[in-house]
Amino acid sequence: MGSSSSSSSSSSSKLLFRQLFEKESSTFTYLLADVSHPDKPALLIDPVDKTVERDLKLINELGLKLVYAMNTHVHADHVTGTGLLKTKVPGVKSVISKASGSKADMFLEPGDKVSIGDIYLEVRATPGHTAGCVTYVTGEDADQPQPRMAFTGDAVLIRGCGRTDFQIFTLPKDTLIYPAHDYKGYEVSTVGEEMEHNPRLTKDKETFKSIMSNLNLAYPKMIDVAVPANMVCGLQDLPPQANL
Ligand SMILES: N[C@@H](CCC(=O)N[C@@H](CSS)C(=O)NCC(=O)O)C(=O)O
Ligand SMILES: [Fe+2]
Repeated sequence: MGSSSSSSSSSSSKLLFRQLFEKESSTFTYLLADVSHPDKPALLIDPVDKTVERDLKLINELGLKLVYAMNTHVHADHVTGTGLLKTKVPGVKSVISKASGSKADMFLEPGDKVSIGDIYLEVRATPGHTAGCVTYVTGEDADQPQPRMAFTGDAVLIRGCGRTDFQIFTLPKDTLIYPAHDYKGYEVSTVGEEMEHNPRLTKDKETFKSIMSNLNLAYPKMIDVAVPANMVCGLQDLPPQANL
């Protein structure tokens, strides 16, 4: 890992995928692009304001065209990078669920699809951590990346969770789990692995409720800044700046 961030990557024939990390808030940002399309359209999931420059440098180096800056939910621990990205890359659209109540350019509802070239993400409602928390799942057509990938936000963390219901576990067991945070040194898991080994989500309802009521987590340091800023998708209304 680098001093403030790191990344890992993989690619299918058309999908370019990078998992990036912001250390201060332990947040994963995901970059997806269709590199078989002439424009190489790309999207970011859960960018962080502090690592926007890193993300844009990578996007420029790879010759991608950023189209969407998406959030899984209104984060409480950091300011989203979506607003800042809009000021730096003209035409980028901020995206979040309608149920989040947040401001953005595009509002998603369960079942909606977000496409970049021939790749798309399907929106699933996974409330619990926040009311508007959604999971973005890669499509199940033959020409989509396999196994499927689920970007779970804070609904399911690897061997943990934010505050969640269990809708994500209706996905096939080989679906890869890519959460918004990691506090334990993990990067990826599967639905099957978390069904078997997640120390919270393997418990009965009463035990789960008891675990979640006794987490005694510290009040997130950034919450008073992050939530109001993220309710307007970061710095949504700043005037556009010159591209990088
Ligand atoms: N210490 C951090 C905040 C940590 C925290 O509360 N994380 C949330 C996800 S970010 S809204 C969470 O649900 N964690 C679950 C867990 O098991 O840790 C800070 O001060 O920012
Ligand atoms: Fe969160």
